[in-house]
Amino acid sequence: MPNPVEIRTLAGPEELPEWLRAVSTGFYRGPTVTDEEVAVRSGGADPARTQGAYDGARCVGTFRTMPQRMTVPGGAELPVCAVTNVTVTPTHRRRGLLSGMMAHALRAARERGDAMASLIAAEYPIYGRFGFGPASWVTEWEVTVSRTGLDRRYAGPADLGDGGSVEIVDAGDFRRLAPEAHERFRAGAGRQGAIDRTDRWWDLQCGILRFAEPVAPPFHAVYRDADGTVGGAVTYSSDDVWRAKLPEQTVTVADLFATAPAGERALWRFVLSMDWIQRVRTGLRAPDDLLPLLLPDPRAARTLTHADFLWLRPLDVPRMLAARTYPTAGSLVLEVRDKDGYAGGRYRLEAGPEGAACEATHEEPGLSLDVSELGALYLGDESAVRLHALGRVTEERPGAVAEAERLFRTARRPWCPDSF
Ligand SMILES: CC(=O)SCCNC(=O)CCNC(=O)[C@H](O)C(C)(C)COP(=O)(O)OP(=O)(O)OC[C@H]1O[C@@H](n2cnc3c(N)ncnc32)[C@H](O)[C@@H]1OP(=O)(O)O
Repeated sequence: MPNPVEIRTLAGPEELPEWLRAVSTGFYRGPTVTDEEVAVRSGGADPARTQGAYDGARCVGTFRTMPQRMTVPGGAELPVCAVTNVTVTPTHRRRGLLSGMMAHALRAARERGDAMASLIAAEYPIYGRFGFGPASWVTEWEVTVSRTGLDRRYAGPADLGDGGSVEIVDAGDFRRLAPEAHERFRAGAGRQGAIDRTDRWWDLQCGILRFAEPVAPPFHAVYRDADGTVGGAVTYSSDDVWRAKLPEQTVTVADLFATAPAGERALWRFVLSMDWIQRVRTGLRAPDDLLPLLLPDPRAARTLTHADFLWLRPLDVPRMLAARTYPTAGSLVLEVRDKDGYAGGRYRLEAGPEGAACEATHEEPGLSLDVSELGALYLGDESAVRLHALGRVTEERPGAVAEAERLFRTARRPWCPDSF
């Protein structure tokens, strides 16, 4: 008979070293953590929102949440409970430890008033049972620069044609300039899925905080529009591969965002125009990123990865549905099933391009669906028609699926640029 395992919130920061050792074990990073790692990683964890599963004194399960602000279609933002550092030590798996920690976290999130919970799923089959649905997808491309058809005589940052410019800046200037541009980026109407970046996020990105010594620090550049306002930023690194005196370098983009398409085009153009660089890896982008079609030959961008990324778990349906905007006016009654009891019920949505209202109702539903399917539909990526074809939403009134399709889909696909 295995020992009983106790799931509890950490008493305080003094419990973080043992808890971080368990995270390291669960993620196969190593059986121990150094004092330096503990010092850096502890900074991200609020003990009051950190759970451990304890077999005696040994931590064998970990689960942490943090506050997150997420942009929804139309540009408003909602408070979200972001789930991270989920591990169960291999000796203690499939005994319900994740289920126990998830139940505590979702209850706390509902009580706090968070509209949804979010996570990046390590494996697809884990989180659907807890009411999460895949809400945004990502694509990573590798561009073979010589095949793009781009004019290699491009003269560099001053040659963008829109009065804008790209400037390579050091980490200190980037830390000062990029966060404010990112706040404007994520407040855009078509930025659904983008999340806020904390000071700690920027400190890690700029090497002010580090988990380990980098092989080579990354480069940072900003785009300035004709007025000099910073309207985008890129962080990238290069390897140093030569074969028989020929450069074979690959640039990897860690982050690239812009508040407007001109900046986005300029930053891609900059990254693709450097001497020596044979290939550019884009990092995980929205599947409808501008990049491939910026190239005279889009086939120069080969897809390396296409996968689900951000998963959402609705907790407060009226708040979620009223916060976003919709492409057209319309109304829909949804019957939402939630076996865990946080978000289930019947809701009437009055939707429109300028805003929406949503409240509980006793009217007959047009559509019934599981809470995880609502998570998948919410940011506009998933299709109600497709879910209906798969048998995952039920049309209770003729025409309701087509109405949901019209209302929920967005012109541009959602994108969460950050892993967490
Ligand atoms: C947001 C993030 O942090 S993502 C990172 C997730 N962590 C990892 O992938 C690290 C490696 N894996 C692990 O640490 C563990 O296996 C976990 C955390 C995924 C699962 O923890 P467990 O305590 O074993 O899960 P638990 O026992 O509560 O399982 C509940 C149900 O989910 C199922 N399940 C759990 N993990 C998986 C999986 N990886 N694939 C498929 N099903 C799974 C179980 O079979 C069980 O199903 P059942 O109720 O029908 O029997």
